[in-house]
Amino acid sequence: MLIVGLTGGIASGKSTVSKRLHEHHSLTIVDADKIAKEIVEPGKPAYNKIVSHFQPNLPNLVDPETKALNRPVLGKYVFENKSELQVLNSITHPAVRRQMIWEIIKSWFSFDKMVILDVPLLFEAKLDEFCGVNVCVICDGELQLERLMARNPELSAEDCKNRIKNQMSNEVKISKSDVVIENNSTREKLYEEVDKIVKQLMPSTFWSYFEVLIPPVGLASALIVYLRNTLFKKGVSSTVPIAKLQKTA
Ligand SMILES: CC(C)(COP(=O)(O)OP(=O)(O)OC[C@H]1O[C@@H](n2cnc3c(N)ncnc32)[C@H](O)[C@@H]1O)[C@@H](O)C(=O)NCCC(=O)NCCS
Ligand SMILES: Nc1ncnc2c1ncn2[C@@H]1O[C@H](COP(=O)(O)OP(=O)(O)OP(=O)(O)O)[C@@H](O)[C@H]1O
Repeated sequence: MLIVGLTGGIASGKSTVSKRLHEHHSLTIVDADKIAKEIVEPGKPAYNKIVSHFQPNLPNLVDPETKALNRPVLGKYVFENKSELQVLNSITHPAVRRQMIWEIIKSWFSFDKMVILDVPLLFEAKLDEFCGVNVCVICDGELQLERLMARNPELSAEDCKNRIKNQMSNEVKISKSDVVIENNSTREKLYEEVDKIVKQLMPSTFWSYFEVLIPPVGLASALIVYLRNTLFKKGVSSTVPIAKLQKTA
């Protein structure tokens, strides 16, 4: 099974790509934003830690009736305070990572040929280490801000800029990615690019069954990917964006 890490800055188009991959190519999507919401539901360990750390500074952090976190309040606060964002990450990321690994295992036993990890913080949370291929969606800064403001009208322009500012730059993401998708044009153009990439990356059905039915083969192939990523790829700009791959092919 090929594990594909899908990342990109806020509002770059990851969910739009994921939707295409799920609806048109029937691929399983493991959505980190969705998991990150589930692990902070009232009563969960991460919820309790967040409330005890942040409530002293944010009296309206919790909805008095539902007890759910007030996400806009927490979001505004952490994206204005880098150290507090790091605290939130240190509480949420281990739980997100555990749940994602569990979802990958489930997908493996379902004989999936390819699974997509849709993770905004793929490199920061070190989830790229499990991925055979890392794909980054990028778009120009102005377009990113425009799309973010249109999608989240509840956020001010300053809030949007704070969110973008607190993320890894496109340059670094590109340097760590195997494939780069530029999303500066229409959705149709984006879908064309996505379809092309799926065609290039899709492993054979035979190989996927082989890996599950002969577990040592599957484990060896997962280990090779992990070792390659941790020993040889970390922080090194040695990967080739797909645009370059296509030119040299
Ligand atoms: C800060 C929170 C409360 C804001 O919630 P909100 O509902 O407004 O946003 P949502 O969760 O839908 O995220 C929207 C986008 O914000 C960006 N974002 C979210 N968390 C982070 C973060 N820790 N660092 C940088 N960008 C982030 C991503 O691009 C994400 O797609 C929430 O994002 C959160 O709990 N973040 C910490 C967990 C996390 O890192 N999630 C990302 C997946 S690993
Ligand atoms: N090519 C495109 N043309 C026009 N609008 C687009 C295009 N791609 C994405 N959008 C729109 O831009 C917004 C952001 O896209 P999307 O939600 O896919 O980004 P994202 O990377 O998943 O964001 P987040 O990190 O917040 O989850 C959405 O409203 C989406 O419909």
